Amino acid sequence: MGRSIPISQQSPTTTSISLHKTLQKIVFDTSCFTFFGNRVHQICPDIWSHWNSFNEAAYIGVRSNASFYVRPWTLRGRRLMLETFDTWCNTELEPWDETDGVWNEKWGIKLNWEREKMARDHKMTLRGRSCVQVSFLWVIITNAAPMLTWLVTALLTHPELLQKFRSIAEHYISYSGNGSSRDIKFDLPRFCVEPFIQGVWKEALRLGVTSASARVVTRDSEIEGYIVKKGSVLLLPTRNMHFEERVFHHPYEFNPWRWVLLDEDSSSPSGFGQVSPEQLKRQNNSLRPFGGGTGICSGRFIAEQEIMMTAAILLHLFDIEFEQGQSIPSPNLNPQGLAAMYPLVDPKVIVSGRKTPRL
Ligand code: HEM
Repeated sequence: MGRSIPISQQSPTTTSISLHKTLQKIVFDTSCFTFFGNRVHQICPDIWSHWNSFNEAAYIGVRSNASFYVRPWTLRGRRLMLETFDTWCNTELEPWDETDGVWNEKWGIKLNWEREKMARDHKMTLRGRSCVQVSFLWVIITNAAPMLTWLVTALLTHPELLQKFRSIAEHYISYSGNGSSRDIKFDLPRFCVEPFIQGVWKEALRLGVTSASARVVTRDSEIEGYIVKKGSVLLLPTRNMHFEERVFHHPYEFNPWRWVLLDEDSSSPSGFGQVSPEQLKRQNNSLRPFGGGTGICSGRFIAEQEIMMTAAILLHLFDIEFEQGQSIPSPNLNPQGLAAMYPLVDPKVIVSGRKTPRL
């Protein structure tokens, strides 16, 4: 995350793109590089299209494999994706060079090298190991990408919040080099802890997550007057909690200020959305986008870093506008989503290089 990102000179051209599909691809490519190093794209430059055709069928085929067989191109996508990871796994696993820190080009993050080592020590098959690695990638893309789409959409539809978001981001962005070798650097940890930015993140999660964590009851119990039998499955009503009017005033509004303590940010519009410590505590207790307990999402910090960095850099470098007549995503219950909401329709947006950033 402390690495610098090469940027090309801004082009004045304007491009029309599908918002969600494009953000999904950005998250996919950056995740591949961050978590698996350079090799995935070297082995298979077209990995995104294979993953994409697999992913689109995965929701239909979640209870059976039928959709992979009636749509041969998805079966092919799945096969090529798994073969890529077979090749990625099937390579010499030399000891981790400590001078590499937590990342190197061959394995990506050290966690993946450690997982590969453990799987080999436990005699897991090659295909078993590639499935483990792909599933890690899948869980990243499935939730982080739609959450990024939702967060960007929420900012694009609230110009005054977008302006504030951009002005905070600019404080943490710097440039080095010049000409074609210019790099952009971003102090992500300090950006993320800004009270308003935390508000944007929590508000996007509150409105955009539709998951319901499932738990099996291990003994007969009584919960708030209800008898629950051993073996029953309980679902955490995340969405109901996130839209509970007694906790969140005007729950359908995207209002990052509701997460900012009264005197924490003097630049918030007066009387709008600032909270007392008691109210903040109630809200935090009712925010469960990542589940809870021992099964809580282990990727929640990665998700935050990846989403906030991508949103901040993109919105810093580009102006994005919805094309006329496009249906703008709003909190919905698209059954395709697993935890983070997918837009029901992927809107077209017009993207152009921003003139204002210090380039
Ligand atoms: C905004 C994005 C994300 C959301 C909303 C999300 C949400 C969730 C939820 C609701 C669960 C179930 C928790 C429970 O049952 O209590 C979960 C589990 C999990 N998530 Fe995420 N997730 C996100 C991103 C990620 C990322 C980026 C990764 C990996 C890098 C990840 C890895 C996992 C794993 C491994 C589990 C299973 C944890 C376990 O059972 O021990 N998630 N996630």
